[in-house]
Amino acid sequence: MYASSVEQEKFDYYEPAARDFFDLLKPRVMSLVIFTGLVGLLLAPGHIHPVEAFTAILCIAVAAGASGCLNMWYDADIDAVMDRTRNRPIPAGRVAPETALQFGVWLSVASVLLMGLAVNVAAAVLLAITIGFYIFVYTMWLKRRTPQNIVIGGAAGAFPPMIGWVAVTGNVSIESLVLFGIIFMWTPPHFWALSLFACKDYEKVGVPMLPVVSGEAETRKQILIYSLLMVPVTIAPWVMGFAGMIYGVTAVALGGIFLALAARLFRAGDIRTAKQLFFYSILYLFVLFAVLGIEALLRMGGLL
Ligand code: HEM
Ligand SMILES: CC(C)=CCC/C(C)=C/CC/C(C)=C/COP(=O)(O)OP(=O)(O)O
Repeated sequence: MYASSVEQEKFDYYEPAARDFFDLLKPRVMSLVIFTGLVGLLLAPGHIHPVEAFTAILCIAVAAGASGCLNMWYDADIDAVMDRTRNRPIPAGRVAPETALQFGVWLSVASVLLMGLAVNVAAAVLLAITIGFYIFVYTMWLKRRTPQNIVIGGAAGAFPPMIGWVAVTGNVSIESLVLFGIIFMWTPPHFWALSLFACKDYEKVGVPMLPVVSGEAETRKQILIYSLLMVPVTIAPWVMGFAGMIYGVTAVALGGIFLALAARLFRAGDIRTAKQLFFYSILYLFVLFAVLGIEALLRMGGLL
């Protein structure tokens, strides 16, 4: 596994710090995952005890972090080569791979068990499926095999609002599928925009990301197609009546900006627009879900 005995010694020598375990949870990316889970929970009809609600979000957070950790354990070989990832705790030699594996497995098991015991079995099953999807379907199977890796495997990132919803209602409904659909359609433009300017890294390690396999023009076309599919799905909660006017107007306005950026990227193909679209995609999903959540809170307080 290690290139030399010197590298092996590094693992024996370094004592991981608390910060390294925190970094293994991919905290920045997972914060948005947790937030979308919370909004799913707030939107769901019915009542949930505040302690149960807190436990459900805690379980989503721990599971998201644990699966990020297992992803880093499995990908340590390629992470060590890519500039963007070479300083992660495992490739940098701060945490031994076996330690990360144990940490990820125990946290995954604990989050699913706690969800099943303290919230409900359906939410626990969905949580287990999400972890399994990210690790087995995306990380271990598709990521290194097909440029469609993130379309199929990326579905894992779309489950959290559905898990939040199911934590309250105990079953999957059409509304929770729409929330799933928003993130499912959002993921390809989010990631392919990044892959347009982080393409060299993936090429170096032989990960078949779309720009490496099919070229930049095809990637830009796919980004535009998914963006066009995504915007109507984001408007659906308003049309279906489980989100209000404020959300509807926000979804139309922010979706318009998303489409304008995707169209500019399609035409001009410059790195600057790719970067803008990537960063905008994160702000976009955050604001969209924030408005959904705020509206739900206002409705609960009888203010809407
Ligand atoms: C398979 C699907 C996805 C892929 C391949 C992907 C990939 C990436 C990559 C490579 C980055 C670059 C920065 C980093 O490594 O920290 C990133 C950033 C980010 N992603 Fe994604 N992502 C995916 C899905 C998601 C989902 C579902 C969410 C949340 C709902 C999300 C939220 C974020 C956030 C918040 C950042 C910025 C993190 C920062 O500030 O460093 N991503 N994504
Ligand atoms: C509740 C629960 C279990 C949630 C999991 C949510 C989830 C699957 C999010 C995926 C987001 C993500 C960081 C993908 C990165 O791809 P990558 O791992 O290929 O990126 P890298 O190159 O930065 O490692």
